[in-house]
Amino acid sequence: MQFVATPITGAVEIRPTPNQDSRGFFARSYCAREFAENGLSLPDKQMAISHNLTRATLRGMHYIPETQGEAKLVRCIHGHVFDVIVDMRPNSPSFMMWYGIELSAENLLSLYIPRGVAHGFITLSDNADLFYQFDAFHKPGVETGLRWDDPDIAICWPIAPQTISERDLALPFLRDMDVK
Ligand SMILES: Cc1cn([C@H]2C[C@H](O)[C@@H](COP(=O)(O)OP(=O)(O)O[C@H]3O[C@H](C)C(=O)[C@H](O)[C@H]3O)O2)c(=O)[nH]c1=O
Repeated sequence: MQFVATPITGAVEIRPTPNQDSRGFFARSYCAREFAENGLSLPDKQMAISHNLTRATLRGMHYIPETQGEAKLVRCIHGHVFDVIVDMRPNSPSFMMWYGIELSAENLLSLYIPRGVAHGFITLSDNADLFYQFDAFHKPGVETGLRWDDPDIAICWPIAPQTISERDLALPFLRDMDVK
């Protein structure tokens, strides 16, 4: 696996090395030892699947404040998504910066998202599934978020969303938040 830094401090793109043969390929997708060697918190407490029925479904932007947060490793295991992170850590050099990456079952890429960084995605195919690994147990009611279309972040989404939850539509704009 290759660990490639992103513009968001501590967020890392992981590129597996497929072992190809006439049957297809075998690729290691996670290794606690290699993650520890690269200074990443081990996302081994909980795992989850996000199944999204239609193209242009947007989830996010969600995060937990860094002091109570969770680091996560996300990958697309079916279909194709545009995955986005936003640094919500006031003391981070990349505070308020966003970064987007295409994740797909084909490109095998995963994105390590450190604590205090917001996450969201828009699906680029029907039946797009994301697989999550978390370094902390889910704590109901702790998670917050910001609007996907926050003008102060100005995420360049590749397509317009068609499906967004009421909860996500009700998320605040950064200017109305007390980020500390
Ligand atoms: C996140 C989470 C949720 N749940 C339960 C809580 C709800 O009853 C149900 C759906 O949760 P929610 O509507 O928050 O799911 P998403 O809108 O996909 O939220 C996720 O999508 C964004 C993009 C993320 O990166 C986060 O992991 C997470 O916020 O699953 C759990 O049981 N465990 C969990 O870890």
